[in-house]
Amino acid sequence: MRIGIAGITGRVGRLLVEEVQAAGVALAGGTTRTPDRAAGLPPACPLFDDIAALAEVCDVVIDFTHADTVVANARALAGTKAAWVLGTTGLSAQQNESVLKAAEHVAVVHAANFSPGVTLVQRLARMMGQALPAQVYDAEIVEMHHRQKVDAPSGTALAIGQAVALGRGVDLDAVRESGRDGHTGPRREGAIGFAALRGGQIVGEHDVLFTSADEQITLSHRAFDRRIFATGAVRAALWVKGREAGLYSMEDVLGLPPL
Ligand SMILES: NC(=O)C1=CN([C@@H]2O[C@H](COP(=O)(O)OP(=O)(O)OC[C@H]3O[C@@H](n4cnc5c(N)ncnc54)[C@H](OP(=O)(O)O)[C@@H]3O)[C@@H](O)[C@H]2O)C=CC1
Ligand SMILES: O=C(O)C1=N[C@H](C(=O)O)C[C@H](O)C1
Repeated sequence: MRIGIAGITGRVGRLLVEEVQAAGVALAGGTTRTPDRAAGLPPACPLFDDIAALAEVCDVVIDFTHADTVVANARALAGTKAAWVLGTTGLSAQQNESVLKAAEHVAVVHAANFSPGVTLVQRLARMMGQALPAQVYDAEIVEMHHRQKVDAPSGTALAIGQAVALGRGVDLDAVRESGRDGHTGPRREGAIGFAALRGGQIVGEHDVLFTSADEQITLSHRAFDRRIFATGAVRAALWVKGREAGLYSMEDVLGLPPL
């Protein structure tokens, strides 16, 4: 088993190096556009500027980079035998489409959040979306992250929103309200609201609130250490090796029964 890391110099990339080694798996190398940022990586770790070249020497590529890489990475990996564990967030509709296309050719595990806890929160959010009528319970999602984060709302917040929308049987894009400001008018019935906060070194905080006139139910998740994403992604990589082409989720990796 050989794992490669796209974005190996990044915050998550560097933790992935440690977690791949801790799992006793061969680290095949990583991609970087800036090899001078490679200080601190294992001395023998091969570096590539091209994900296709990395994929040639891997069974699985774990990719935590930037949304701008996704279309090119999807095309490159579709032409190889390596599976793709994709954690990058902030994807446009077209970038998401390219992930689906790649999954016709290779196995892809795509998750906005590789922590087991968030995977369960998503499932609970879907169940609550189904059980709590939208006419009575207002759903709002609040997230907070470190000041370096470049996309908002977080991929996790959007995935939780998707789960609520799925539970309610609605299209998230049709009911989404993000970043309210100014004379917004009253809250639209059935809206799913998002608020994104940024500051300091917060690893990742997500709350989903269902509020009626009479009660409030809140699901909360706090990531205390970014390592939780790296251990989850390595777990996904070990799980996906040798699987047939298709799009898989962290629910599949954890073996949760279908809802
Ligand atoms: N799914 C999950 O569980 C999680 C997902 N994430 C997501 O993973 C991604 C990476 O997060 P994080 O490690 O914190 O980010 P960093 O910015 O620390 O790392 C990203 C790395 O990607 C590389 N890169 C390649 N192409 C680009 C580009 N076009 N623009 C910017 N960087 C590029 C950079 O390396 P170089 O300069 O060497 O090329 C950079 O070091 C984000 O989308 C984030 O939201 C984060 C945590 C958990
Ligand atoms: O950029 C981050 O840091 C994180 N990104 C992911 C997201 O957008 O949901 C996951 C996690 O919350 C950390």
